Amino acid sequence: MRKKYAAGNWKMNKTFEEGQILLSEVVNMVNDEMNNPNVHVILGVPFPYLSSFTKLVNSSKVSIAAQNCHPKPSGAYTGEVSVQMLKSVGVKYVIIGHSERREYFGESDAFIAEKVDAILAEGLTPIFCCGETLAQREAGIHFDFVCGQLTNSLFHLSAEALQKVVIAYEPIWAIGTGVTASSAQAQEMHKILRDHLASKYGQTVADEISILYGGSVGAGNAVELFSQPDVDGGLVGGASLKSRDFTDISKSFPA
Ligand SMILES: O=C(CO)COP(=O)(O)O
Repeated sequence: MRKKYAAGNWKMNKTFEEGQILLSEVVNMVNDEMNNPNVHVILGVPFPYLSSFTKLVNSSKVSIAAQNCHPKPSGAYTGEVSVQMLKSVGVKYVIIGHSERREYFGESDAFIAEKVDAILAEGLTPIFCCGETLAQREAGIHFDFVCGQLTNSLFHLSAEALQKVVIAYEPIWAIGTGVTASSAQAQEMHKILRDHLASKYGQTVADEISILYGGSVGAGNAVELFSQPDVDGGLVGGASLKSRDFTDISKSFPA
């Protein structure tokens, strides 16, 4: 059975103290209320909090993700953070290729591919984000565009390596807008992405890859989204900043 994920992405929000309170609320609620061992609960938090927060979640049902990394192990890259550094403070997951990094920091598919390799080389799990703009959807090129993002950043991997990657489909027009893709739109894209993976790696491998949906996921729409056969959970922005909402999202998977 494919692994299911409720992953939060705090982005650039919360002070350290606010984050500590939010994290401990989520840890307590998830520990008390969640009893589906196939659902992995993850929070992507700002870099300065990682070292402390990985200790806070120790032996809880919550894991900590970084929101970015640099592909090189060390060197003269002022302001950057390597995967080795993340691993050394107990991080297990790294979100990469988020549309905000692609747009504001000019990250290319090729650069993101390097990050995938660096993360896998250290034994961590990449959460690889992809997704189209509204203009691309309206022009009818969204399926080709998002499949192309997978081709460019993931298709150099062996089947064994690919199976360690989590994919997050996040249509840019749905991020932070309150406009969620309908469950039918999410399912349609996820199925196309899985078929695309199957075209290179075979159906058995493709069926093992978790594909999350992101873009205005909330406690009110998660049940319907997560009930779609190819939607294996969510990458949640705004609603992950509220402990009750994020815990409810984590509990929104079919039994
Ligand atoms: O970008 C996202 C998660 O990475 C989605 O953000 P929102 O849930 O706020 O739309």
